Amino acid sequence: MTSAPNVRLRIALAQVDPTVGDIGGNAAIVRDVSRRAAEAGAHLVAFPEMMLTGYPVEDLVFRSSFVGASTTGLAQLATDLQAEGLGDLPVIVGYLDADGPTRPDADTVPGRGARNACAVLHDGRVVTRYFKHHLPNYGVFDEDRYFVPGDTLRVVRVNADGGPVDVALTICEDIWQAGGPFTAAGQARVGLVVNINGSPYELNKDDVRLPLVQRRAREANATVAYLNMVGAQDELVFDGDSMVVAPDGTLLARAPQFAEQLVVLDLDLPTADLDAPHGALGPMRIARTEVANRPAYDTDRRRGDIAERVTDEAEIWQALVLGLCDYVRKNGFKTVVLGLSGGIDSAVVAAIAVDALGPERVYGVSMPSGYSSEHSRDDAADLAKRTGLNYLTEPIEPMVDAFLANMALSGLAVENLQARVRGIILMAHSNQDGHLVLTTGNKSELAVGYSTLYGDSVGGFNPLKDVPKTMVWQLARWRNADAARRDAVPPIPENSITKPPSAELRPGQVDSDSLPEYDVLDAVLADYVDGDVGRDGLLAAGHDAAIVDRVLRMVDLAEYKRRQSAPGPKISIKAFGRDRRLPITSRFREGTS
Ligand SMILES: Nc1ncnc2c1ncn2[C@@H]1O[C@H](COP(=O)(O)OP(=O)(O)OC[C@H]2O[C@@H]([n+]3cccc(C(=O)O)c3)[C@H](O)[C@@H]2O)[C@@H](O)[C@H]1O
Ligand SMILES: Nc1ncnc2c1ncn2[C@@H]1O[C@H](COP(=O)(O)OP(=O)(O)OP(=O)(O)O)[C@@H](O)[C@H]1O
Ligand SMILES: NC(=O)CC[C@H](N)C(=O)O
Repeated sequence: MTSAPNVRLRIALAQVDPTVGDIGGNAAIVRDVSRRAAEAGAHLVAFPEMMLTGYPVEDLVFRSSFVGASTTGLAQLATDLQAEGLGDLPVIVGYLDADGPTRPDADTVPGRGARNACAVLHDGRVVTRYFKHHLPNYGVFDEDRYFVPGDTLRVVRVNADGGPVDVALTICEDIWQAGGPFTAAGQARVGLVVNINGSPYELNKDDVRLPLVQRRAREANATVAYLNMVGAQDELVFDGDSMVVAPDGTLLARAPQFAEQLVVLDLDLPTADLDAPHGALGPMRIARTEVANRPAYDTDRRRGDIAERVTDEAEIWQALVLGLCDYVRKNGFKTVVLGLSGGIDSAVVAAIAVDALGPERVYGVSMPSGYSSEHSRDDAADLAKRTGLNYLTEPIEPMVDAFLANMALSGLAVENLQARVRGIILMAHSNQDGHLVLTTGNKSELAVGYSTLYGDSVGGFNPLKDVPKTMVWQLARWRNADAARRDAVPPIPENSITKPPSAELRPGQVDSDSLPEYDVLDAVLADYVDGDVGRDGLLAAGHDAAIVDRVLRMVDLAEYKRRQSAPGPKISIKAFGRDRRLPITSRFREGTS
């Protein structure tokens, strides 16, 4: 049993945005935010999973040069913190470590290899290292490919106001599974478990996190400080949502999603039990370290802020904005360019880009053909006016005609030629002026292959890649209503929201010529793609058999297009890409075997 609370610990949780591979820049963030934590009187500051290297680092783990840069960077960080007068503040920081060969083809040593690690830096040195115990190996995670699990819980005895308190270290997936580190933390009778995360966003994951942290707090009979990174890395968006939960499940503080924040909170914790066990016990060995640290503080910070939850649309919008913003920034682009058709997809991508970068950094190109309706040109121009983005017009007819004068093309080849000429124009602007080309295809189109390869699918990043078409409309309506609430100009022309979707590649073409209505299509896709439900299950769920057969065939045959597609932010439980890995060459057809 834990004793009565009689120690007060001021904890600082740094919800920050590291960049993969930027060890110097990430260390600078740690130094800067540690200073702020020290100035706020913290006894302890924590940084996210793999803070020093960024997360996930993928196959960089296999390079000893990269592992060396991480471990050297960690030692340097400890020295620098000390030199900057911050040596007495214990700093918990995630990094990449190795105690054996990291390449799978090297002579492996059982139980040794690369480690997803966290260290406590104090007095200019690394005082203890914890190796993540539970390694996630599903969805977007491949940690069994890279890391060897740790088997020892590290407990740090920290001097707080009123006496010492025991703090256990854990990393991300450690909190998602019962048993292991949290059970060991309970047996070690710690007062606080710190859990540092690189937990990617998906819709409604925040609703799962709070009860999860509450369960583990009860399991460990300890306060739990859950810290997640914020920012984006390729397809992943980290939403923050850091929180502190008391042993009885009471939520003490919660940071907002999608924003950097330093959470500083006073915790009433039990004094360290000087007879608490160590050594081999329960699921993990328990090893203890002690640090003497900073003096007390004066103000009272026992009441933490609890950030309000937002609507699904607001949450997704922020994820897409952050996903694009960080991709652009971290890859060194200043500007983006996209084709504006007057349709809903390009309008929503443009509005996301303007929110992420500001209108002066967004270039929209109208590329009318002989089939482009007057309203699509007007709607594109209206969007440009509403958002203030840079607007260009490049009629494609002369270029298409030049092809047709030199090649005998007809039917689909001519339709796709128009989309490809547009792709060439966008890439030409990209090459000329250094813009990143944004692709506009939504998840429904990607699912069924409704796009032209090397045409409208051209581009380096696709904000809507994981957004079904029905959600694209919902987002447009939400974004306009949100603007209206703030007395701002709604960015998306009403006409782009209400008109029937059309590729305008031949006279009178509408998407419903080739596809089921989007609400019907999206319902099948949610079950087939996101849910991995087979044909029988889809029929049992009430989907129409003819539509199921048509959709499944389209989805299966479009794998080759998806494999060549640009990355885009994951917002669902299963995004195309590493979340859903299927063979291109496959003769398996649902319902025929
Ligand atoms: N397994 C495989 N592995 C590698 N490549 C494969 C392949 N199967 C076909 N291919 C290649 O792919 C080519 C066919 O793909 P592609 O050239 O793209 O052409 P395709 O998919 O046949 O046609 C494009 C479709 O997308 C529609 N579209 C286009 C543009 C915009 C929109 C919109 O509303 O957003 C819709 C358009 O109306 C049409 O229905 C074949 O010629 C073949 O070379
Ligand atoms: N006339 C055009 N001018 C500029 N870009 C275009 C034009 N037509 C198509 N595009 C580009 O190609 C993408 C695919 O557009 P298309 O109209 O074929 O279908 P869509 O999926 O309904 O997209 P949207 O809703 O943006 O129209 C557009 O989002 C846009 O980026
Ligand atoms: N980095 C991790 O261990 C993340 C895994 C965890 N299940 C999450 O998504 O939050």
